Order: sequence, then C-alpha cells, then structure tokens
Amino acid sequence: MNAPLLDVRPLLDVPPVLDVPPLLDVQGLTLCRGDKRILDGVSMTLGRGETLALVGESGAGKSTIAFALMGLIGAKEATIEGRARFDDVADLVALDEKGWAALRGQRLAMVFQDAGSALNPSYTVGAQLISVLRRKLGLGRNEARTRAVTLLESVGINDAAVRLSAYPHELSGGMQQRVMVAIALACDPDLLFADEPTSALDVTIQAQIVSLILEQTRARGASCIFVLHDLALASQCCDRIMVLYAGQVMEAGDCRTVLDDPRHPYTRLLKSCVLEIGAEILDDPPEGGVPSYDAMPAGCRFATRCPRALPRCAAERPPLAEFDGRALACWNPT
Ligand SMILES: Nc1ncnc2c1ncn2[C@@H]1O[C@H](COP(=O)(O)OP(=O)(O)OP(=O)(O)O)[C@@H](O)[C@H]1O
Repeated sequence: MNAPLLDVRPLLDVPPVLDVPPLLDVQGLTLCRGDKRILDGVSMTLGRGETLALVGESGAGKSTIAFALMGLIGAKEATIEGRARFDDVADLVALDEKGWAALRGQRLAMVFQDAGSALNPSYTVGAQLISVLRRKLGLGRNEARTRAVTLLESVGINDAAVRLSAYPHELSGGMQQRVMVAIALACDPDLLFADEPTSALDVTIQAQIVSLILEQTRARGASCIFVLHDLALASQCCDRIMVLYAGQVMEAGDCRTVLDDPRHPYTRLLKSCVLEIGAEILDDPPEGGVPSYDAMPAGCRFATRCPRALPRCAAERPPLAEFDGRALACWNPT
C-alpha cells in the first residue's frame, strides 16, 4: 500500500466509548423500490465516537442506507422495513415527519457529495448558516452571526466574517465543502453522515476535507458514517468498516481486522483490486458488474461472481454471524 496520504492516527488513538449501548443499532433494514429489494436485511451497530466506513461497488446501496437513516426517503418512493434504534429514539424507521424534523439537522446531519449542488446558490453562505442556527437552535440574529463566524473558522475558512457575505459560486469547491461541513456541524449532531464528501474534489483537497470531518467529529465526540469508494482511505480514517454488495452486508468489523485478513471472498476480491490510495472501487469492478435487481439470487447476492461459491450459496442466504472477530455472511469463507 502507498504511504498514508492522511495523518489521522492520533485522532484514532482516542478510544471510542464502548461501555455504553451503541448510539445506533440497525437490525434487518430492508428497502424496496417497487419490486426491487435495494437493501436486503442490513444490520449494523455504531458506538459513540466511532467512525464507520460503508464500502462497496457503485449501486451497493451505501447512499441508500445513509439517506434512509436520515429520513430522506419518503414512503411514496420506497417501503422500508426493519428497526433502527438511535440513542433514546426507539426506531427511526417508525418516525413520522414531525419526528424526523426534530432529529434531522440537529442530532443527525449529513455532508452531501457535491456541495455545489447542496448549497443554495441564491443565498449567501452566512444566510444559509445563520438560518440553520436560528431555526434549529433558536438563536437570535447577533448570536447566530457570531456562532456562524466561529463555525467557519473551525472548518478552516479564513476571513470568516467577510466570507459570510459570499455566495457559494464565489468559493472554490473545497471551500464550499468546508461550508457544508460547518452547516452539518452547526447543531453539534450526535451522528454525521458523510456521503462521498470528496468525490467532487481533487485528491489533495479530498484528504483535507476527510481530515477536517474526522477532526471535527472527534472533537465533538460525535460518531460518523462515511460512504466511501476508496478502500485505502477507509482503512486509514475509520475505526470500523462494513462491506456491502448489492444491498447485502458481506463482512463488517474493525477496519484493520477486516482489511488485514478479509474472510469474505468479496472483501478479498475488492482488496486485491483496489487497496491503493485513490483507486476507486467504482473504477474497476472485479469480475463483471453487480447483477440486475431482476436477476438476484435468492441466497447470497455475490454467489454469481464468487470464486468460492458452493451450490447452496445462490439458494440459501448465509446469516450475518460472528466469525473470527468480525461479522460475516458467507457459507464458504476464505
Ligand atoms: N431514486 C432512486 N430511484 C430508483 N432507484 C434508485 C434511486 N436511488 C438509488 N437507486 C438504486 O438503488 C441502488 C443503490 O443505490 P445507491 O446510490 O444507494 O448505491 P451506492 O452504493 O451509494 O452507489 P454509488 O457509489 O454509485 O453512489 C442502485 O441500484 C440504484 O440504481
């Protein structure tokens, strides 16, 4: 593997708090769009202060998990089943819009892929940030302005007071993404989703933004779920990893445990193809593409491409079970 692009180990040396119930406990999350089962029984837990990477090829369902857990997929778009306990909220899946409105932006926040599209081009950076602070935290105008300046400074924006008057198009892509991180962190969320937060940026800026998100979430004791294409980046910046294939969890656990010695044939294949900084899983899908949702096997969805598939694999779904220090869904692990 290449020399680390990010120097984030000191941040990771801060141990996550493990002796309390997980912040997020998702069991059997299943999402169907019409007859297409996009997520198929996804289960995961996330501790307080932990950082989790969701990885997998394009179309694996990474963003769908993040959007579903942010309440951004409406009942008309898809049906969602399963359970997702978040801190003292018994089930995110069962929340109504009022319940979501109380959580989203405050206790759950998201940094989207492309700040250029996520920020409103018609309002200044300051107006957008101040509006969040006033609406969500009930701050007065002056207090919100002062807080907005502090937030912009904390995400590395110089001349923050002046930048409040800038429109998004007057800022570089990296600066726009910093503004979006500031907006996402404005209410000190317990959990931040970062959905490929750097895919629209060049490589040097990517490292800065990932470091910034890690630094800021760690400083606040918040947890973070990164949606990433880059397996090497995941291994450097996240405590835990979840490998997804066509909406099913293949393998999950401590990042080093999983990536140093993958036991699922899919994780092994991914690692052999892409474990190099900047090498995106999307670029070179191993052994052809993900099967169409109309032709998914009833069992393990990776069975059609798996070099170790047994006759039972396509027919019978392996349970996600504890195996060699990680969670694994495979009838024939390596
Ligand atoms: N709005 C939508 N309507 C219909 N299908 C959708 C929609 N959004 C996503 N999908 C489908 O859901 C599946 C999962 O998509 P998703 O974007 O979650 O995958 P991903 O792993 O995040 O991929 P990428 O890395 O390319 O963003 C894909 O097959 C995609 O085509």
